[in-house]
Amino acid sequence: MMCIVSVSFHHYTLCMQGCTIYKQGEAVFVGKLLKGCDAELSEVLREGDEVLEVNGVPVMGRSTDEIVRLMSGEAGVTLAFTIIPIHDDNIDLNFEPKYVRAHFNYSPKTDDEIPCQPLGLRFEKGDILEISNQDDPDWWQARKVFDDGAESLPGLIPARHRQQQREALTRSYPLAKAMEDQHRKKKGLMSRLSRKKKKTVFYNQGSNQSMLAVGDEVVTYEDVVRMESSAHWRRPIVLIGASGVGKGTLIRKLINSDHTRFAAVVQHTTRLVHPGEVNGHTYHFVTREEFELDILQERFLEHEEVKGQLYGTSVSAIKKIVESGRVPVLDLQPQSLKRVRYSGLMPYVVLVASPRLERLVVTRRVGPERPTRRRTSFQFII
Ligand SMILES: Nc1ncnc2c1ncn2[C@@H]1O[C@H](COP(=O)(O)OP(=O)(O)OP(=O)(O)O)[C@@H](O)[C@H]1O
Repeated sequence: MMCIVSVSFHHYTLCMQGCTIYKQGEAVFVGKLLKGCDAELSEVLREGDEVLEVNGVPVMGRSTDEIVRLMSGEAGVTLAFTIIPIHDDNIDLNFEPKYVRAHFNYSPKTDDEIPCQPLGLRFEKGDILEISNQDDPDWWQARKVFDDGAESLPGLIPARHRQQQREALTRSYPLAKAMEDQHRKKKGLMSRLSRKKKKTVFYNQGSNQSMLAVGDEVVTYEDVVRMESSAHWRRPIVLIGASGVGKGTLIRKLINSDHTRFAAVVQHTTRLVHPGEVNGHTYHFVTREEFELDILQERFLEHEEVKGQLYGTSVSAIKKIVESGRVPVLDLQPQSLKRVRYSGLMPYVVLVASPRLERLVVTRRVGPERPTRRRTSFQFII
């Protein structure tokens, strides 16, 4: 089916009003459409549509430059495209944008590999990017979003795996160069020993492995969640620090200072209820099956088994306190910080550092419950 569509263009900062074209032989097709640009907002052009005419002028057989000129004009101009729409039943209309924090600086101007430089999005380390399209394995579409709700025009950025490969290559360059130098030296020696050289193809597994290892560790984009700002949201306070440094003591003091403002997080456990204990107050008492199901569904920030019974701190228990308008205060193991970072809870994390050994010995030694502590037993806290 052939059809004529009209598109009004307003922005002229991106090449071809936010879309690229590509040619297959003589035929011309719509390439990338950047989310939010006029070409995309018009909802009449789609990636892969074949373009036959622009404003009645046939484009088949014309050079890309000529077609770009045909598609340029003054702001507010309406262009008529004659197209053969692409058949694509797999378009995901429910695509939810994803958010990442960039861990590197990127400038399309210095990137020779980007398919269309003016369409590139410049960003800096720390910027938050909203990813609107990941169909292309090498180039994502994204826009910068700012704290005040403002956003940049969309553009192309290197996909995660592509950037990881680049950085892995850069980082392992000294290693790769050393190996190449070694190889050259060997080759020189061989050529001196024998004039009849054999052509050799090198598959250097060692350097490949090292590059992959580096690539796996390279953080390029960190997934982040968008939090709707709310005056009622209470950010939890998470204390971390060595065992015995005083986290529990600080938490108790803080909560006792104002029960209407701070609250302890009630843990889940599989142990039996002791006399006088109230479910949901001392602990959330659950069966082992329920606890294990919660582990599988990743509902715990952390959990452990003590004397055959399970204990865990759940995200829902923390959210319950937040919803009551109070600030949850809890301590976590350092290895749980990654999980809490991606939980959407946005906690303040406080490291409780140990005082000097002399001070620990004096302050922690006396008291009825610890009369015999040795100096060496404090060493591990520091
Ligand atoms: N500032 C302090 N001065 C003197 N004693 C303290 C101080 N802070 C904590 N303590 C004592 O040190 C001991 C350990 O404190 P606490 O249980 O709060 O540590 P913790 O970091 O929560 O340990 P864990 O992670 O093992 O539960 C307790 O006996 C507590 O009374």
